[in-house]
Amino acid sequence: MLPVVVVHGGAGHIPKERSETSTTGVCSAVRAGYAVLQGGGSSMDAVVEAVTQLENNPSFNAGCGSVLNIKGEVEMDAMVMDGKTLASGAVSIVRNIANPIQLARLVMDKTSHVCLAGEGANQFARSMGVPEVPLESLITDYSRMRWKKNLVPGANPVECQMGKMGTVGAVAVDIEGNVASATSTGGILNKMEGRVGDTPVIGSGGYADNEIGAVSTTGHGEAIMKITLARLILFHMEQGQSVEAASDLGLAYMKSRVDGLGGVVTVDPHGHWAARFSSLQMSWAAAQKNTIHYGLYTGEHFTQSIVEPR
Ligand SMILES: NC(=O)C[C@H](N)C(=O)O
Repeated sequence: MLPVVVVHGGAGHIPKERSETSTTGVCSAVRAGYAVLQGGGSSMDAVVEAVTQLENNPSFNAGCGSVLNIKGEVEMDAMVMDGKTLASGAVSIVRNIANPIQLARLVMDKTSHVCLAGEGANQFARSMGVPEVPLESLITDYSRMRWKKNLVPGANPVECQMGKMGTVGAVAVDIEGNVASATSTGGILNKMEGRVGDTPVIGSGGYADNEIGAVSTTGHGEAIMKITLARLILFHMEQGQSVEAASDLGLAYMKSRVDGLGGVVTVDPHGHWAARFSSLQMSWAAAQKNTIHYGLYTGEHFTQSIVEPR
């Protein structure tokens, strides 16, 4: 059963013309994460590698391709968590960084803090020699078009946000049974400047504990935070629920209690995994026993051998 890595490319409604690139993107990210695990790498190394690939892919709302805030700028959130020690690192409202997930990992590895935000996070990046990139390099024509569309009077960015979310995340278990979680996002469309979503909040955007499992979430951040979705799912697993049932229970509670939609990828330390969502779609992929599993719509589950190129 071990190792295993599962990634998501965001819950929501993925426009038809982007469904192919989303699927290709999650499949290649999961391959990259799995290669790390097969090479004896840790689950932390694997989730950071998979999420880095997704951040670099303009089809997703993270890194390059992030949605824009109300001012037309990019402010990103990311977090990592290591199930062995419960060490975690996060950045919030960070600007001009190509790979916020790697900066979150540096917060975990190089500081005594869990989360750095805003200019402080950028200052830390500079002190670590992480290059700053021009804002324009993180903005795609698509994200600018969606930003403009939602500036018109009467537009409902939250509703539209359910149209395409695209946050990215990964969970993994390495051959030693260590679990890890990583999540990265540009947040929600036309958000207020300074808005902090669920992604950098431990227990909401993700969680990892070797004694239970690991979760990475996506969906409407305000709803996810209200019910601490990642930790809630792990609570259900502690109570004896399977990865799948616990994920569904967490998502159903978010829908009934705060009318929120979203999606998750979940693993337990034995290598059981689930990719579940209450939104219309979520692009996801998993790699285990030299097989890639992937899907986009509810109930969809395709497989291919790891040796077949996609
Ligand atoms: N696309 C997403 O999943 C959005 C993210 N959860 C946020 O609210 O910041």
